[in-house]
Amino acid sequence: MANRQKFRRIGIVGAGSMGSMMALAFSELGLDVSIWDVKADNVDRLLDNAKNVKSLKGSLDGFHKLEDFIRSLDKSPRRLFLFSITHGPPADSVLNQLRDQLKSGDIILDGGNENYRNTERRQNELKSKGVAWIGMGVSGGYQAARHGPSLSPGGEEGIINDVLPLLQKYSAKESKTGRPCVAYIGPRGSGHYVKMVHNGIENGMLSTLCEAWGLLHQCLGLEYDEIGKIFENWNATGELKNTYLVEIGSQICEQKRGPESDQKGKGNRRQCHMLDEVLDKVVQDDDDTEGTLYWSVMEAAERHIAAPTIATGHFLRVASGNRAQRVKVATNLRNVPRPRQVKLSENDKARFIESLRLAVYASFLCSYCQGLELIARASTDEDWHVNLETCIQIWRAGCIIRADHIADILEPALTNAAERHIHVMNVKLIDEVAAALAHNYQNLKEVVLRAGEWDAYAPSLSASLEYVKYEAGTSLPTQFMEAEMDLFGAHGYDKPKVKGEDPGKPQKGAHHFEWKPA
Ligand SMILES: NC(=O)C1=CN([C@@H]2O[C@H](COP(=O)(O)OP(=O)(O)OC[C@H]3O[C@@H](n4cnc5c(N)ncnc54)[C@H](OP(=O)(O)O)[C@@H]3O)[C@@H](O)[C@H]2O)C=CC1
Ligand SMILES: O=C(CO)[C@H](O)[C@H](O)COP(=O)(O)O
Repeated sequence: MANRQKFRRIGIVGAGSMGSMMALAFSELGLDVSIWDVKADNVDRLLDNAKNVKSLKGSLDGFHKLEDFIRSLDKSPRRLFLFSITHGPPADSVLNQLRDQLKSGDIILDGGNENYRNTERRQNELKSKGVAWIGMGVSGGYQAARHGPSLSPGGEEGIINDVLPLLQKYSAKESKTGRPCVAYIGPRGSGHYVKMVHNGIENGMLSTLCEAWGLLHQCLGLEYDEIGKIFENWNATGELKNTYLVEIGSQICEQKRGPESDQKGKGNRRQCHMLDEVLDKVVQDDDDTEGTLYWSVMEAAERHIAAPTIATGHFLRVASGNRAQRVKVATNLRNVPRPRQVKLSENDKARFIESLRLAVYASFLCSYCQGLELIARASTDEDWHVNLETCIQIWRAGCIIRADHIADILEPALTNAAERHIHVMNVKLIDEVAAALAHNYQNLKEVVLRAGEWDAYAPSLSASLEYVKYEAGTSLPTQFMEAEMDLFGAHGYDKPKVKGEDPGKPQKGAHHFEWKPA
């Protein structure tokens, strides 16, 4: 792998959390690294921190001036940049500062969480200059950026193949096979699209797991350390084995406040859990620092993909973000019950916790189904030819949605379908997926019923239950909705058991009835 590597130096644009970690990682891999940021302090902080890192192999050169940064890359036969800037206008403004200094042959890997339409616009703008812009999803947060993330590069295939050996070295590796968690995803904005959907799936899972945590803590009254042990067990074996969010969930539950917790060395109340320091407020959607989840929900709506686990998770986050307003509303809604603690026998408790484990698994799988179906739809619409099995393969390690059991079901089934030239658009048509959802329906139902009874928060869990239920339905109550819409809007309807209408195409019905003459 190392022999095929063409690049000796990489130029990183942006020394934020991600850019800084990537700089250290690439230097550790033996590359010389140049790094520049609009804010000199960011570069200086990184160089300061780097003094304590003994494992660096390549040089790490920080620059305050853009021209010096660019010059440092001039000796490379082909200049390689890695962009790590906040998406949208900030990334455009930084690119505009660079633009005049770019030249034919330059390659820019955009490791930000960018909207795929912006990626495609930049690809088109830079093409006439001979500059290749690769929209590359980087997953796993700053932790993985340091030690090996999951990567989804999309753009010109030939260019991506040129950088692939380097990316393979950098990326996470699947633990059993050692396979790198990076592959060419497809043309144009497909790489950033896949990362966007990854974050959508991530949020369906995050929401599901925080709801499970709430049930265990607020309703069963379990201590954080006990929940930590439960998550540890869930992560050790079975349907949730080696699931990243469960794994870090266990660590979070058990983490005590340490001297470093207030970043001043004073927070030495060891008996106190870190989790008690964290408010219930997720603000990424409000302050627009990240757009991937919101775009996933928009894309699902626009491309007609039912994605309720992901969408309800998003709305929970939105409601959580504006805490100031929420606490006012909560005063007005004070008669609405809050989650209440219940007393269960040890047997009932153990039985419920086992149902919860399987309900969480089913809801994670729902999130995966919804995300993969969105990718399949977009790939067909945009003519990207994204392989779903490649997505599963690159999500095997290094990323936030890593979930061994789900990958073990999906990867062989998707590979098998691909070998038989079956284009999977609906993941629930895979027998193993359908069996897992059907098998765990009762667990989802029990958990959602209990959550209702105990007034616990369960938006994603209940959305997943409804999703499985209505996706399995052949007599939905939308029969009545269709009639109402025909009455008030002459929207038309199709008839049961009529050829060409039942099941027919998703298009306006062939009939209208004058229910009430206008
Ligand atoms: N954190 C994570 O878990 C992940 C983040 N990403 C993506 O990676 C990219 C970097 O994120 P991260 O490192 O976490 O964020 P940081 O906020 O730490 O870094 C953002 C970088 O963008 C620069 N920037 C922001 N606004 C402007 C602006 N208006 N003009 C010029 N520069 C600007 C920042 O400089 P300054 O300090 O001067 O504002 C900084 O260099 C983002 O696109 C993010 O979506 C991708 C995967 C995971
Ligand atoms: O990309 C990520 C992980 O994969 C980042 O953690 C990102 O900040 C997640 O943000 P959001 O949930 O708002 O999309």
